[in-house]
Amino acid sequence: MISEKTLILILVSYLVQITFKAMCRMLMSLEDDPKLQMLQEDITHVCEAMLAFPIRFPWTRFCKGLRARKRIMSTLDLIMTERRRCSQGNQKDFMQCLLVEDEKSGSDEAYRMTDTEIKDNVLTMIIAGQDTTASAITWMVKYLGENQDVLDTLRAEQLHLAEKISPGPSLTLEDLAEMPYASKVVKESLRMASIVPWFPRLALQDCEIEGFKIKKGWNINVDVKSIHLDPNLYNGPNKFNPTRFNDDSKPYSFLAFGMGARTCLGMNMAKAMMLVFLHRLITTYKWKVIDSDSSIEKWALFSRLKSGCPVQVTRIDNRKDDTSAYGSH
Ligand code: HEM
Repeated sequence: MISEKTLILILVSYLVQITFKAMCRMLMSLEDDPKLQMLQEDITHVCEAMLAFPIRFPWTRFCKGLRARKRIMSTLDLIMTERRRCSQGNQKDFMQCLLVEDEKSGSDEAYRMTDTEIKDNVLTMIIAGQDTTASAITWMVKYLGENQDVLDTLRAEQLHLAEKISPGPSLTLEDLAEMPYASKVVKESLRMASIVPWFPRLALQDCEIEGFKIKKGWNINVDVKSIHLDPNLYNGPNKFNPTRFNDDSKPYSFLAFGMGARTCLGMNMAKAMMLVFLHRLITTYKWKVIDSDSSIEKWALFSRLKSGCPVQVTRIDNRKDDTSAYGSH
């Protein structure tokens, strides 16, 4: 029987909302704002348009995406105008940093970002960060549900930490640094899931890599998924084993956030979101993954579970008195 404290939810949909809120807060200090709901709906349209054929009839996904993008840009315009009008310099967020940098660069046009560039950057961040992080957390919860031994070790670490840290709504960066095992769980989940399974590149000049001759102008895909599951790089690559990261990884063997000049800009934020989520989930809820299907959605930008990962979640009232209740089952 399901008690009134128990919820069944499609984890990925719920997580997209959480990550979207976190991103808007970090980027623009937008919280409890009526603009948020419309913004999220429009961003979904933009993401859908990115996968659509570019056919410009008003009813196509592509055109809906273009219209949604215009509305998003108007909303961002409004926010920026409001900030400039009230000279709201007190926010310490991403948008404010871009606006301040822009003013600092003074009249030197070469260093100034146009308003369009600032808005593009904010939108890029949301699109790049929201679905990727939501998918990564979903996979992590699924792997934990399938690996009770890992979950037990993780739970012990997180309960120990919960007793040490001061009670309150927020975890500090110092708290996150006290999660060595959880950090490996995060890393192992990212390795197994390969959220961005390949990166497209264009060869700018003739070159040779490990004996393979590559011509200028060729399109090359870096096959991240195969690298992450290569038995020469990872022992028993299909086993979810966070302790494999006790040792340093071989160079270029962990590419969850890319590598080199185009390394993910939101890497630290993504890791922080994953750790905070883990801590809250483990110390406040018990849960069970209802559908163990591992099929991947074909029509998606990132590696995402087709089922969305339905879970049954029950809130635990008193974490100190009821440690037996924790866990995924
Ligand atoms: C678990 C979550 C995430 C994963 C797995 C991920 C993965 C990646 C990967 C693999 C790349 C490089 C793609 C390439 O080389 O072609 C990338 C780039 C990027 N990511 Fe992330 N990302 C995540 C979260 C985020 C977040 C939260 C943000 C924003 C706050 C973000 C912003 C970006 C941006 C702006 C780029 C482009 C960097 C550039 O081209 O210079 N990502 N991400």
